[in-house]
Formats: sequence, structure tokens, C-alpha cells
Amino acid sequence: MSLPIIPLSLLLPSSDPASRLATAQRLHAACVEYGFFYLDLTGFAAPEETEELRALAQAFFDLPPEEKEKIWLGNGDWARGYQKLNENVTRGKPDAHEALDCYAPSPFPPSPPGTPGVEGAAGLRPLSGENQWPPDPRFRERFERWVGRMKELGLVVMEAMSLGLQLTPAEWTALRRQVENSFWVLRVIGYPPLPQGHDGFSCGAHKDYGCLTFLWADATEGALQVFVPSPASTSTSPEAASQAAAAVEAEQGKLDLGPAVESGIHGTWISADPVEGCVVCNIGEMWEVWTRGLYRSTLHRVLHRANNYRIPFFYEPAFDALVAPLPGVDRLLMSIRASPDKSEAYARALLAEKTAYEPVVYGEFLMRKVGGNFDKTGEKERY
Ligand SMILES: O=C(O)CCC(=O)C(=O)O
Ligand SMILES: [Fe+2]
Repeated sequence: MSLPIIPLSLLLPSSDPASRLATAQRLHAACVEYGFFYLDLTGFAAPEETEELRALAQAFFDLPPEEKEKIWLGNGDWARGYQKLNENVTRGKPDAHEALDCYAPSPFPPSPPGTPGVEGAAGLRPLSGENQWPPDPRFRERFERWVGRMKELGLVVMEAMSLGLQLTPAEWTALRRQVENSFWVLRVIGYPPLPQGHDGFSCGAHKDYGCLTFLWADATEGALQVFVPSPASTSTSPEAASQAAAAVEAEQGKLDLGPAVESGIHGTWISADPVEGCVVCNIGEMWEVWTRGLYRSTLHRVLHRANNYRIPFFYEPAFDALVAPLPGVDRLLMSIRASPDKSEAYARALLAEKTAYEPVVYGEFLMRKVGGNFDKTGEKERY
């Protein structure tokens, strides 16, 4: 089983309308079935550009520890900056990687000078600081350029998703307003080889929080693994559809990540190996809310056996966006339930009837996810 490859060139507003619509429909199917796909960036990003980013990442992580620690996140707002090996925590377990995290500018108004408790690095409120950059000036310049490109990419893919979901132009405008001031995150990750017999992960199983992740991945195979629940039914029988719905439910019930999953009882982990010229793209949890679970935010994890660098970019809603099920999606769910095609989308449409998807302000959701771990130690829940 391998993930679909979607050519970005056919999603651009300038491309031929019929091919664009057909490609948006393939994108829609990928979001329902896997929540993961490859985006072919041919014509949008050149391999030399991403190779330069990789080389800059390597040069930074090759610096002596004391140099890297000058921009340690604990010297700032506990979110922006360098995190040491094993400092990031997923579900209570340290991840075997180091990273540099940068975020969109602070969403908070600056504190007036003299405010007690917010002066000095250690007193900064989480996410209220500024990004900390490595000393080589090319690093900031090249990565900020990449952020600009990824934000463009985010809007193109969002618009194509609105086509795939059959939203009206007015519904797309409303959705666009929630994301165009994206509270994005850039991570530059350094993976050392995970030793054989190590009982943890390079990055533990998780769903991404927000909207869309664009991962530039190094060439290491078998590193990124994606959880596909079983049975992923495409059969037309009602029993198979309700089994598929149960699998989806197990997944949305925040799956027991214990031995049952590890031994593959509920599904399989498939490798999302890098494909030349592509980024790996996956759906964050906010898409589950917008689509009442029709689009899947899929569990994934990393077991990286080589020494290399990877660059995920998280295209997220605006910090103050109120994310709620989209009216256009309710219309679509009704038509899926009425259609004779009893596929994966049908199973998800059935489940959407039973599950409440509460509206959430993205920034509050993010702070709940990561905030609790910013304050005390270097340990921080992922990102
Ligand atoms: O490095 C990878 O392959 C994926 C990293 C990831 O899932 C994340 O940072 O959210
Ligand atoms: Fe992730």
C-alpha cells in the first residue's frame, strides 16, 4: 500500500479547470482514506533549494553543544529555539531527536515594561517571545524564504480542498479567513540513528495539531510510519461499512497506543518513504473538526535509523480562529449518506452523525496541548 501522489501544478488556480477539479477530487479521496499524501512540488521548489536547507540544518546541528544552547528554548519563551536531544516529549516519552523550532510572530500584545513576572528570558509567557536563529545569517534568510513559500503552498492546498469538499465560493472565503493569518510552525529536526533495541522512538506516535503539515524528508527509508486502521473497507456491504466505522471510531477514540496497536491488532503501520521532488503532507486535528471526522488526522511516528535532517512546516489556522464544523461539509455528508456508494467516506459519514465535534479556538487548543509543559523544565510536549 502506498500513499497517493498529488501534483501541485494541477492544483494551481492557473491550471486547466477540468484537471484541477479532477486533482482536487483525488486530494479529497486521499484526505478521507489516509489523511496523508505526497505533494509533487515540481516547478514550485527546486531540489537545490531543499538541499541547501538540509545543508544549513546539518551545519547548525554539527556545532558544539554550547553553541547550539545559546539559542536554547529555555532562554526564550520555552517554545522558540533549540531543543536538545530527548527534550521533546510525546505521550510522556522522550523523542530521540534534537530540533530548532520557529513560530509565527507572537500572538500576544507586548507586556508593558516593568510587568512583574514577565521580565527576563525565564519569565516570558509561552509563545510570547521572538524566534532565535543560528549565527550563520544565511540560515534565517533561507528558512524565512522557505516559510514564505510554504505559506503560499498552504493556501493553494486549502483552496483545492475546498473544491474537493464542494464548498461554495462564499464558504471558501469564510474558511480562508480562518487560515490566511496562519499561526505557522517551522521545525528543523536532527535525527541521530535510533539504536537497535532502543525502547522508544525518534518521534512517538501522534497526530499533528492544526491544519496541514508539509514535511521535507531526507532520503532515509522506513523512518516515517503512518497508522492505517483496519479494516479499511472499500466493500459495499453494510457489515463491512459498519466494521470500517468501528475502526474509525477506535482511531478517533484516541486509540489505545499500547501493545494492541504496536502488535498491529487494530491496523498497520505503513512507511511513508520520501519520493523525489515531493513533500509528505498530512492533515492535522483541526481538519477533523471542520469535516466532522470525514478527513482523517492520522497517527504517525518516526523510527529513524540513520543520521539526517528533516524539515516539517505546519500550516495552521490563525491563533484566534474559531474552528467549527463547516456548513458545506454537512451538506456533503448528507449526500454521501444518501449515495449508493458504501465506501470509506460512507463509514465516516455514518460516524459523523454520532460524534460531537465541538468548536475550538485554535490558539486555546494549541496552548492546552503544549502549554502545560513549557513552564517547568526543558521537557516540552510536541511540537
Ligand atoms: O520527521 C518526520 O518524518 C515526521 C516528524 C513529525 O511527525 C512531526 O514533527 O510532527
Ligand atoms: Fe507529526
